[in-house]
Amino acid sequence: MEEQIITVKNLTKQYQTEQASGVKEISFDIKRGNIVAIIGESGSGKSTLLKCIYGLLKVDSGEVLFEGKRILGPDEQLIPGHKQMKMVTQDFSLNIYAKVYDNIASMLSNTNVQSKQSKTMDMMEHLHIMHLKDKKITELSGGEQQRVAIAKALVSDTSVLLLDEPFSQVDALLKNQLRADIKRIAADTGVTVIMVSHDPADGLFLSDELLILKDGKLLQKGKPADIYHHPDHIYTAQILGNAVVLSAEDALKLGINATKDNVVFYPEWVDLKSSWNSRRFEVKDVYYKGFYEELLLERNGVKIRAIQLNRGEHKKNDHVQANIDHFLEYAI
Ligand SMILES: Nc1ncnc2c1ncn2[C@@H]1O[C@H](COP(=O)(O)OP(=O)(O)OP(=O)(O)O)[C@@H](O)[C@H]1O
Repeated sequence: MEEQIITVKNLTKQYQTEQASGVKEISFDIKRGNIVAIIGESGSGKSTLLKCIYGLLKVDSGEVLFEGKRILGPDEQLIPGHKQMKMVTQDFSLNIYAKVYDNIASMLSNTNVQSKQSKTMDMMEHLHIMHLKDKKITELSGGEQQRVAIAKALVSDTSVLLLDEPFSQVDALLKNQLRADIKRIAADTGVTVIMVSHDPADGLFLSDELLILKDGKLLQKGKPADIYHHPDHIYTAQILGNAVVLSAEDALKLGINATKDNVVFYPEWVDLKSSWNSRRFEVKDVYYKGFYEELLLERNGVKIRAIQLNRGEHKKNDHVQANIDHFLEYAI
């Protein structure tokens, strides 16, 4: 079987608005069985891209291929969308008056009742929702509804699962569980998952490949760890790791001799030591982050952030030595 399941070629979809919006000249491939996360801030074009992949939007130029065949737009077929793909949106699109079992089974034809029943039960087993079988959708929590929506999307031989902001409705604890579920389901079923999120943690945790979108353009695509450690753009470092960005002038005030316009580093790259020498920073503030603290440090009027794993080791108004031996440089 071909390795690439989806190919996006020079895709442009602009809306008729005063400001440029939508997506512009985007190209990439998606490998069969991969989990791909499209990350970007609000308005960066994530949903537009997902809808174009599914065939819900008429593209201006370029094309999207599914197994080498062009995906038809909404003007080219009676029911928009693609038979082998399913999209789970934030509202889940469930029949709220029907039972969980019936919601999922409704995706299968009645020609073979026994197969319909066993496929539905298998999928419920997979998603750990068997105990909810006879409950109505209105009786379920947001996270439970989400599982039912995913089961419904996957039950009918789906090759590609499209998820639009899949974790927006759930609390932090459930979010971790659902992320792990999606990873397990993808591994078990071999389904290709394309998800859109504004939370970079979703992509870093879940995906085989990460796509960073900004103002409708694809900035970078690659494995999460590669992108995190070698971001092509300052924006990528900022969105993925809340990176510190300094002008070369400010960097020099900290003793960093930069050859380009900007110096960028992640707070965890800053090495802290108790200080008595002249390269010392003052701790201006300490932010509690659970198992670690983030310190706001200042030296010669320049502020940076650093991670402190030993909580309480350096306190507000303390002086510390902060070594920034590893950093990235970018021209404007
Ligand atoms: N139907 C539409 N008509 C006009 N402009 C639109 C339409 N849909 C989206 N846009 C604009 O296109 C840009 C990209 O929107 P899109 O919904 O794809 O972004 P997004 O990254 O998914 O954002 P969010 O995270 O807020 O959902 C935005 O500026 C948005 O206002």
